[in-house]
Amino acid sequence: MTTQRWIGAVLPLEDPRQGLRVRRFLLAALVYALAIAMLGLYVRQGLLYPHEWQFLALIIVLFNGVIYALLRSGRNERFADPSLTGIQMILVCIVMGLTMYLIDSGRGGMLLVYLVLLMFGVLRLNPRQFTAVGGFALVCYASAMAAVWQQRPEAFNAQVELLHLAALSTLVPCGGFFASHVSGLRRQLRERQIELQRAQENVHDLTVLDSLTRVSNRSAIVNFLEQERARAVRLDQPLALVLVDLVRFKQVNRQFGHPVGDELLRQVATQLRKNVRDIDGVGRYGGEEFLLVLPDTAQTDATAIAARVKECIQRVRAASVPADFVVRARVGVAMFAGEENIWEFIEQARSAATPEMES
Ligand SMILES: Nc1nc2c(ncn2[C@@H]2O[C@H](COP(=O)(O)OP(=O)(O)OP(=O)(O)O)[C@@H](O)[C@H]2O)c(=O)[nH]1
Repeated sequence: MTTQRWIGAVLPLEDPRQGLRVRRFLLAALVYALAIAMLGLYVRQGLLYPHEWQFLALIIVLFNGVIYALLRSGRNERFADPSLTGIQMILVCIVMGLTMYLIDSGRGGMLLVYLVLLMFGVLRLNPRQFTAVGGFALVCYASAMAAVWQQRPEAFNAQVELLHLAALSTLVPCGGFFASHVSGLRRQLRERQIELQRAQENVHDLTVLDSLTRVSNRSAIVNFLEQERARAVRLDQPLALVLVDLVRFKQVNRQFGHPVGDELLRQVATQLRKNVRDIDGVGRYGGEEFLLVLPDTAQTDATAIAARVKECIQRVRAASVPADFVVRARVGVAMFAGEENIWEFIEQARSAATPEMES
């Protein structure tokens, strides 16, 4: 097996978010391994029985095995928090309580290792959740000590244990503070991501949309026509092209002013978009010239659309334009014959927009 395949077997490389969760889990598992090794030292020092060490190691392996299986199988996605941080923190508290109960002294050293594991919670939990987990850690520790005090008083040093408990209690609000800071950073990062996404969408709009009419710009509609031409050839489907040219638009501008001309162009574009399907392309090919690219459309349908479009354009109105003023358009329909390139195709549509078709 190559290194890449080994890594792929352990980490879900195909999903970066899952990969990050598993990586974080593996880091925590490493600290657990350290805890097992340290507990081995306790056995050597006679502070823990070998069978108790085996029991703790088994519990740790079991808990981590379950978490890893959940993460690796993707079942973690069914949980409210798919990173399973809260569950992992609760397991740390339980393992910590058990360990503290079983070892006879030197609990401070092991406490440090478990605190490192609890610190992982700072990365994912919000301050409230972290405080709840910290509170649970305190309860586990205090319960373990109460049990030692009752059952093996000789292994209980009240002064030291109170100091441990005090240290643990200090750490909970500190961890809560860090958790709040980290969750603030996470929120900021999310907001920046959303802003970045919006900016990317704007850039995309700027490159493909006509800024005045918000339909496709010239290069986008030409690209679309190219693609649809290729598809029509490949699938042997009909492809219709409608060219809409506003008549005497120069005069409209001169008579009512450029801003009114702009408004009329915007409204014409809106009418064009309304009259075709979502899969059809609508684009501004020139100043007052539009193209409708109609994939998989027969001639009769294309002609009907052209007639409808022409009628709708006549109904376009703008403020400060007399009510009896009618916007007129020449509309030409061309059907793709299978051989011509897109420029020839567009010319066919333009030629079809003959003066006698003027409305
Ligand atoms: N208001 C406005 N006018 C535009 C825009 N782009 C092009 N035009 C105008 O459209 C007019 C096009 O003029 P021509 O190509 O002579 O076309 P026409 O006046 O419609 O004449 P025919 O097509 O022959 O009927 C010009 O006056 C352009 O200034 C625009 O974005 N806004």
